[in-house]
Amino acid sequence: MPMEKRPGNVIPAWEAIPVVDLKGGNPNGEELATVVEQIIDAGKEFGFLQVINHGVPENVINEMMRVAEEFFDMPIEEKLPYYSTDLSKLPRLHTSAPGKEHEEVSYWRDCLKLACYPTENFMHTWPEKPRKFREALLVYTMEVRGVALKLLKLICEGLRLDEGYFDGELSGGGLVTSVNHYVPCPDPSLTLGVPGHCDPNLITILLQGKVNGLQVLYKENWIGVEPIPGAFVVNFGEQLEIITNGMMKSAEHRAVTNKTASRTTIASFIAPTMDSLISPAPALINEKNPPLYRSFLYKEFFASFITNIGDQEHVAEGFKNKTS
Ligand SMILES: O=C(O)CCC(=O)C(=O)O
Ligand SMILES: [Fe+2]
Repeated sequence: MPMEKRPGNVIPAWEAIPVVDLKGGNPNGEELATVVEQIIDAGKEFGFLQVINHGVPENVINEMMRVAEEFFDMPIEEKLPYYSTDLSKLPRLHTSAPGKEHEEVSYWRDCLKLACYPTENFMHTWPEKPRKFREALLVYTMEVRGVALKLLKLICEGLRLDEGYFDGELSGGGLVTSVNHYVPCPDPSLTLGVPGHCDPNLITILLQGKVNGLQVLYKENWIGVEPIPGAFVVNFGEQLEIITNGMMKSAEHRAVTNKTASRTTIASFIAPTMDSLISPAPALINEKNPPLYRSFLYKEFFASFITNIGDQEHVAEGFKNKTS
């Protein structure tokens, strides 16, 4: 890796990223107002938060993590049929970042990417081994999607957007899940698991497991996101930043490696449909707040993300209005 992109001495996780208690997933009354405020504050400041007490049963989370780890523990012959460099193919097992052949460097990651929603359209494509993989992913997908939609509603409440603003096309582009696997690395200072990027989609729900590795760029410092058992890490994608006209941040993040433990993470990406028209929400625009971004189709943005491999820090910059 070029010197300036190497992580150098990897800093330990610390507890700066807000942890929001979702009160079982259905906060009410005063509790609701507090939860909404905490989510909005986290979105403005960090673009990242963790949620606990989110209502997803512990066994659903543990079972998903168990089958994910078992998948990567299987002998190579079992995994090879999924390996492909064709970006349009899902499920797809790949190493490094998508489009590895365009990269100058390889990253320390294996990734199984799956199309997950609507589940009835994709379930038959999911790995049959390990046993129970499909069963676990089916339940997990439904639960995680529920959490994401709930969070989007809470964001609408906080920003005074119509409750269903993100329903339909804006969150209806399916749900893609990356099961990331990082094996121990002899020298974590020299490489990255995932290079710095902003997620291009609307909102991401990440199950981090027990091992450190996720870092968020905050005021020019990389801060670690402490693994909390059973919590989800939530981060806002670039479409959410654009639709909220910059109010909710989409933060750059990356994954570092470590010497001793393998790390498995499960990232669920909620995205708009490819033909969705994206633009700052009219309700958030006024004389003092002119639209920072131009309107575009999501597929236009996504194409730009894919062709910027290795330089995906903030693809949204290219969609800003020139005058702003
Ligand atoms: O594995 C992680 O901690 C982060 C993965 C990530 O950022 C991604 O898959 O977009
Ligand atoms: Fe990411």
